Amino acid sequence: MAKPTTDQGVTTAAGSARTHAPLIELRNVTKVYGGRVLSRNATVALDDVSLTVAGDTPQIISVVGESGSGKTTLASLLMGFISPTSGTILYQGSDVASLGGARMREFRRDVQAVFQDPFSVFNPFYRVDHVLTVPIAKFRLAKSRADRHDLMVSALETVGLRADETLGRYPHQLSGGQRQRVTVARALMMRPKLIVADEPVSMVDASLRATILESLRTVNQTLKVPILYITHDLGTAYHVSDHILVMYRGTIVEAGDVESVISAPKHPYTQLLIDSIPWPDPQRPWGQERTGRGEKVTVPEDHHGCRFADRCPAVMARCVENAPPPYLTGPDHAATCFLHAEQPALPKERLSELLTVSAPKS
Ligand SMILES: Nc1ncnc2c1ncn2[C@@H]1O[C@H](COP(=O)(O)OP(=O)(O)OP(=O)(O)O)[C@@H](O)[C@H]1O
Repeated sequence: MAKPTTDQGVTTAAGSARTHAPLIELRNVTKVYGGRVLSRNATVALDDVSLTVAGDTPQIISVVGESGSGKTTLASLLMGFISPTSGTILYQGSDVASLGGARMREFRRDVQAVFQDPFSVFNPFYRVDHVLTVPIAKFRLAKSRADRHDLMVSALETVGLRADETLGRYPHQLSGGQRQRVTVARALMMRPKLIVADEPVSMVDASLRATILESLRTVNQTLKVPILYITHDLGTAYHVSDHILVMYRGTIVEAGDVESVISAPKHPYTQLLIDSIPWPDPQRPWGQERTGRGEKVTVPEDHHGCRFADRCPAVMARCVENAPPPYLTGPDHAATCFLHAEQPALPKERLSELLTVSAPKS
């Protein structure tokens, strides 16, 4: 399988070469809220992140991290809802900031969102059909009423809903899980090239989560749509995704094949995340300490090194001097941590190559 690289067919003009460009590319993107980077009220939500979603490999990539790590900011940037403070976001090679009307519509159609709150999408005064018929009309997805009906039925069936039990009802007559699956159906009607699902199951009962995740997986597998699954829940990330990105305070600290990252996490932060979960596996100790003690280091508040240094049990003097690059800890696994400095370093721009089936050459 061809791996995406940052110079693969990228062009800034909306020309024929754009079809070879990755679907979405974040290049050295920083997002600061509340002022400039150095101002007192500023929050650096995303710090120099590069990420490529090729769009031609039907995989599920999870983005995990604790609250405030920048997951939603990353998702909002990818969908063009907010602009970066610095860096560039490209859609098929064109800067999203300069997309014209027709290209912007194409972008809006290609990248679909499934939000955390399944209530927010519905107007309680309209039947459920409304959230499906509006995009059909807006994007001219059907030629006739019969076409429109068929499209809705088939989308609902793909997510495991029966049209006769869904259409014609008001939102309050559906369960939270059914409502969320209608929003997945709405996204897939658009034949998107990417679905960004931001905490899609965090507001529904645990008993319904599996059905929603299953419907996302079905969409991914039957329609070959890549999905970016944003979550703070490592357990569901492990179950649904092929690859995983772990974020900490606006940076990507670990990335790779989900099995490899969860079974053998290399970054002390990921280890902490995983060890704080009571996995149903007696072989996996809970709350263990893996890295051993670090050096006696005073971590100044304004240092420019690793953002995890002040919490890291394995902190070393060099961690507060410089920020580490990602190191390749396996063929499909990298950790942004000096504990692995004997491994080959990977430029951050190439981290996304780990999120495809084959691994990059070091
Ligand atoms: N509109 C905003 N204005 C100011 N600060 C913001 C804004 N949105 C997010 N932030 C801050 O940016 C940082 C990253 O927030 P973000 O919502 O991206 O994190 P998250 O990982 O998605 O968190 P959660 O899991 O709680 O949703 C946080 O410190 C947050 O307080």
